[in-house]
Amino acid sequence: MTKQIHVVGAAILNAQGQVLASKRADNRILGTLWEFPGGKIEAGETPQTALVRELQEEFNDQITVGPAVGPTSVFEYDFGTVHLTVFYARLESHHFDLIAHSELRWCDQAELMTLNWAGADAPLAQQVAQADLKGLTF
Ligand SMILES: Nc1nc2c([nH]c(=O)n2[C@H]2C[C@H](O)[C@@H](COP(=O)(O)OP(=O)(O)OP(=O)(O)O)O2)c(=O)[nH]1
Repeated sequence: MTKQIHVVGAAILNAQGQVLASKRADNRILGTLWEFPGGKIEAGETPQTALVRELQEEFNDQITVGPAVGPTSVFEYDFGTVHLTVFYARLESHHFDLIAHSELRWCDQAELMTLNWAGADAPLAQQVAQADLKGLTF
């Protein structure tokens, strides 16, 4: 059986209704593709607590976690099967240390669909692009 990898990501929104996309650093697996910042869920963590930890590790930032963007996306890569759940989130600080990424970009919803997303992310990016972001409360 292929390796099952459970991952959580953040669709971070700003006050202008833009969404933060992050480009994985070249030296990482899936390097140069765009993703939602986050990482693997560790033993004993909920997806939400994993997301808070990952954003602290990757950006040195605090977030508030909101609702899930949609159902978990399952995608088979050559290194394993990723189960990706993405939650809307807001930043409570703005350090943006670039530890695991080469670039960050605030995107309007239409711009999201122009990026070269990792396979598991593509359907979730589409859902964010089509969502009523102003109607979200958290
Ligand atoms: N963080 C993140 N990883 C994603 C996304 N989409 C996607 O397929 N992945 C894949 C890439 C990796 O195989 C895995 C997550 O690994 P990671 O390297 O980001 O997570 P991590 O920091 O916990 O892992 P590690 O490098 O410490 O081992 O999921 C996404 O939107 N965000």
